[in-house]
Amino acid sequence: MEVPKNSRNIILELRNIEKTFVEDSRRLKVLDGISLDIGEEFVAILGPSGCGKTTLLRIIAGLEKPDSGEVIVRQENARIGFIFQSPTLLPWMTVLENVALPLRVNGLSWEEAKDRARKYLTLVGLQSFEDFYPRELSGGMKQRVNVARALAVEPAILLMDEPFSALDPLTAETLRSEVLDLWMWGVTTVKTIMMVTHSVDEAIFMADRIVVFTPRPARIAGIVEVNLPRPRDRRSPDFQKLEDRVYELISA
Ligand SMILES: Nc1ncnc2c1ncn2[C@@H]1O[C@H](COP(=O)(O)OP(=O)(O)OP(=O)(O)O)[C@@H](O)[C@H]1O
Repeated sequence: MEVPKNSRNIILELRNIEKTFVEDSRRLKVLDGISLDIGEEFVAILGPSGCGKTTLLRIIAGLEKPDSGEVIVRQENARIGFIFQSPTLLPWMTVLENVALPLRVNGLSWEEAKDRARKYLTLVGLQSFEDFYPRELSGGMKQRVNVARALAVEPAILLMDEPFSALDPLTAETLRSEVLDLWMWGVTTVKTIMMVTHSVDEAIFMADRIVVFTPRPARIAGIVEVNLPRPRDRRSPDFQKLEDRVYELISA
């Protein structure tokens, strides 16, 4: 099954984003003119450690300001969801309350927020864990709660910052497929996913396009289209050819 990908229906535009951090009079240029049009698609951002990938996601989410350039969300009232690398759940709240809290902050009543939270906990298979506390959950389950919490905001754009890298390999692989399935089945509001990753394999397994960044300050070294049907077979010659292309870009 393939998602009806529409990369021409632009949802998000990045226009010449620049960012320099200044600390103790030292200047660290991190993003050096990032421009990209993003449609209804899954985009992976791949680049060396410390090049500025997280900073770009934070700028898109409005958590950080660029020095110059613009983030333009082309769809009216489009919300943005964010999944961080490690689960950031509040330990004194139950699973249900953790997912409901951002909805409450967005103006829903507790009852409405909890109903919505239940819906998304069911989508990630955690319907029977709503009264559990984070400490009672495995790492994979906590990250599922994080996924539910981001989806429950009903975003059009989902940003994910190395969402699987803190998980054991089997759990990570299961969650990768689950997130892809939820997106492809169209059971969520998400149209566009942007994921930061260190993993060439993960990028090719999941994304429609892979944007490779240079070492800091990040510029776009190249963009690789992944036109392989899903679920993708890592052992196929086409998968391996793409791996070679991406590695060439990384080491260019
Ligand atoms: N608020 C900040 N103040 C000062 N320096 C910062 C700040 N945030 C990030 N940096 C620095 O900017 C650089 C880029 O950081 P960023 O987290 O965006 O990189 P990254 O590509 O996501 O790295 P990694 O792959 O290791 O997670 C790093 O050297 C980091 O230390």
